[in-house]
Amino acid sequence: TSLRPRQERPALQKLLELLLPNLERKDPRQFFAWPVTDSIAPGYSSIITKPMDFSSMKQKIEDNQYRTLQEFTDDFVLMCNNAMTYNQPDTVYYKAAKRLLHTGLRTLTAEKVRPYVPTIS
Ligand SMILES: CC(=O)c1cc(-c2ccccc2)c2ncccn12
Repeated sequence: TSLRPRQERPALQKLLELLLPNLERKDPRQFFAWPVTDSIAPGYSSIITKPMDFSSMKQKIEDNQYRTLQEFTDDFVLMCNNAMTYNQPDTVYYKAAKRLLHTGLRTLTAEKVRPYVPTIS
């Protein structure tokens, strides 16, 4: 139930708190820093059903909402795919998302990070 305190996952949480800034540095123009609003992107909320951005990911880390590295990675991929869904391929946002997705996944799947992915028990 929601009343049950979230199980603490310190090791994973520490790792995610290290990984997030690493990913944010790959977005120097901060296109992905905050939720996309309908005012800057007309019709966004009716096109993108599951919005995601770095500030929301940071909040989810603090709230212990990621049980595994894969769940964190899924939100990162969702964020990039949203931008490649809403924006046309010839836009700065689409191009930034495509590059961010590629370089970010390389970080998230690096050998030294892999031990934090729980093996199927
Ligand atoms: C991520 C994304 O789709 C996005 C970020 C932005 C954005 C623009 C300026 C400052 C911060 C984010 C944006 N503007 C128009 C259309 C889409 N976007």
